[in-house]
Amino acid sequence: MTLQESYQAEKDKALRSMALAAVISVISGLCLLTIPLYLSQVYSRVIASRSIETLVALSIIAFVILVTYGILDAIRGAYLARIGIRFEARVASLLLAGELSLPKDSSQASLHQLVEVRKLIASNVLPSLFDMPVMIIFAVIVFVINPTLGFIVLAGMVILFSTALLNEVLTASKVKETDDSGAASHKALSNHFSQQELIKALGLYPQAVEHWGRLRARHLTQLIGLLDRNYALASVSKTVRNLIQIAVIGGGALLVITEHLDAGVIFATSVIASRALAPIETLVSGWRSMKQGRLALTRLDERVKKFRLVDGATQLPRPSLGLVAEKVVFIPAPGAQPILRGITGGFVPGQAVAIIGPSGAGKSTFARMLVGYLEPTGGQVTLDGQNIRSWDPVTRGSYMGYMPQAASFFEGTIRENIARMRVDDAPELAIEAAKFVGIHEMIMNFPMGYDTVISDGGFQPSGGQKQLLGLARAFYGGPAFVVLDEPNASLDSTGEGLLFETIRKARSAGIGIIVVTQRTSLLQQVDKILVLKNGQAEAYGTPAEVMPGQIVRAVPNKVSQA
Ligand SMILES: Nc1ncnc2c1ncn2[C@@H]1O[C@H](COP(=O)(O)OP(=O)(O)OP(=O)(O)O)[C@@H](O)[C@H]1O
Repeated sequence: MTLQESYQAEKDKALRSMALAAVISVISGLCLLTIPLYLSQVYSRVIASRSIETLVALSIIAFVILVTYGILDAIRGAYLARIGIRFEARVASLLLAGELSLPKDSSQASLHQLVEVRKLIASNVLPSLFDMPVMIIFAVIVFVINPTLGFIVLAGMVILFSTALLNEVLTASKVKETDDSGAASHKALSNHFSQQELIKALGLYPQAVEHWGRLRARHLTQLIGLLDRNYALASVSKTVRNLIQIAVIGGGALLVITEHLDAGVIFATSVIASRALAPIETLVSGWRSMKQGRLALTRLDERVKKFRLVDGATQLPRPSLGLVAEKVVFIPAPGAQPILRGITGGFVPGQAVAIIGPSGAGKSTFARMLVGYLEPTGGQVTLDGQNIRSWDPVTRGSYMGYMPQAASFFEGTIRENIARMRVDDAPELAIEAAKFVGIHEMIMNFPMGYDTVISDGGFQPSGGQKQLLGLARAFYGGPAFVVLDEPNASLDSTGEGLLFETIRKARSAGIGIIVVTQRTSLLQQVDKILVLKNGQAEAYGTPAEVMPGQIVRAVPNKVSQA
């Protein structure tokens, strides 16, 4: 099942449940006819006949129906809240998985939008929408009682609907703008928190506050504009409803005088008219939240279309042929200069290839493309002949190892981190990976060994230790290919020795290694060298072919220019 199908299934389920809530709404709405009916009956029967028995009987019936209404209303509210919460709970994990499956531009925005959708489902706006059919029934009743009063109510409905439409016209673009500015301020805030080390060390509080404050102020200014309109229109609709009420009572009194209509019926009509108009009024005052919820749902739908994750995709066997880049081009944004300009290169199991070249040549970009983090703008990357985009990312990830330039860790134990957070895996696997890289002893010297928790403000491995732990994570589970981006940047000579030994063992274990490096020492450990310069492959071959007799002395950027 694709993620889109799972999302659609959850949406359908929520819609079906909401249909049931709408039915409850109609039934409970009809219960509200009790008050005007009671009023007219008391007025026309009880008072005229002075019958206490009739009054008691009518009161008991009214009591039972109104208690039923109260129960149904509570059930509807609780039910809608549950539909919203269940939708959020089920869709949130789909969204998080989907966002993380996207190359490059994953964002938390869709999770915020999901919250908006849930708020709409559980708000009082939907019930007022569900009350619309009852509203029409009430209006028809007024017409049947007296067409003149019916026309007054109809006129009121038209005016109130026009207010709702005016609200739509006045707020349509503003809601979107406000939503965008809110998302921008959220993004800035999470960026500041991720940069807190720098902010604290350099005392950049004023700059951080000012930057976020500017974005937040823009959002809040837009929000107040939106709220002003909404409140103004809500007041208009309230006033219109009150005036209609007066018109119905006044008109009714006139009819009693001129046409000798029953006064009880007239007062009952005024109550019915008021009930008939109430849902539109709630709708007008809740227009902004409804609009925001609808916009959030539209954005979620659009976002979900982009997700790639497939549940239960055919499990492809462990790759044994090769990882191949075919004329890959990467243009970071429309109109920007290409970072990669048509690179072709193949990597096979059991072979180590170094990628070298000057700073900014595109080495890391190429490495990110090989692991599927970046998507080529042109060309393709294939794993065993199949475009990596068509591989299920979870399966593909289990066959690949990757160590980015800055090794970072989840909040969790050393074992969990080495095990790629697959907490249910056998602990021996993490130990195996650590031993493969030669850092079992190092880990045993941590405060709690493999159970030492890495956390912000808690235990943090040193730069070199991070690279070695990242290396163990890259080799966890016996991957077919491992991509290492400058794995020795923070390593001392002992650490480098471990890295070289790991590469040697990996080659003999049939693992394909692709290693981006600036250090010539590593070039002695590889079978081939790919030299990148200005986004192009300048040379590709064995060390002897690419840089005959220079391996030990050569500096990568000089090599690539040679
Ligand atoms: N979004 C972007 N828009 C434009 N240029 C970008 C973008 N992201 C990265 N670049 C540029 O792409 C180029 C390649 O970056 P990359 O990190 O791949 O280089 P590198 O060869 O790994 O360099 P180093 O050895 O310094 O790590 C750099 O010049 C960088 O400034």
